[in-house]
Amino acid sequence: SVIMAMKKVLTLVFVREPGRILLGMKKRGFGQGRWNGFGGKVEKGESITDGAKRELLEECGVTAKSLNEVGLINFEFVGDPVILEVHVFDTWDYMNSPVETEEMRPQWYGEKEVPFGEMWPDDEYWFPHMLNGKKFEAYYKFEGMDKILDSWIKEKTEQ
Ligand SMILES: Cc1cc(-c2ccco2)c2oc(N)nc2c1
Repeated sequence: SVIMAMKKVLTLVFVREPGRILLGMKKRGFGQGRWNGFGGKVEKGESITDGAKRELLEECGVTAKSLNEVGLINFEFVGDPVILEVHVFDTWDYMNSPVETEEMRPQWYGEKEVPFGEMWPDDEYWFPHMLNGKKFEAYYKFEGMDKILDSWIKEKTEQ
């Protein structure tokens, strides 16, 4: 019989200003020591968008009034049957300045100064699509936390 695919749904939110993007330094847990967007698991009974807004608020105190779908990324790790399905959003319409929490230290970066050397290795593949306002789907197969064995990326024309 076909083994049930195992998926874990996660979110990632990037707060935007013209020419700048907000990143957070992950202070513990999964992805610790890397700059990333804000996000995490979607709880049972919660929509993906509500989960994204909740994690953004919990991790840096910012309330998104609206979110734009930016992309959908599937991540696989060699030897791990669980596929991570990451829904990527950005927001230009939010309340409150970001504050540091136990999880994340927020910092604004110029779009041309994104610190890819201190981020997940997939980011330099798909950030240009996000920064150019193009929706995308992508897939990355990791071996450990630093090596990408396979990948693909495609732009989505609006439905
Ligand atoms: C394997 C992986 C996971 C995540 C992630 C965790 C929570 C939300 O996304 C990533 O985020 C980025 N930028 N690369 C990532 C790779």
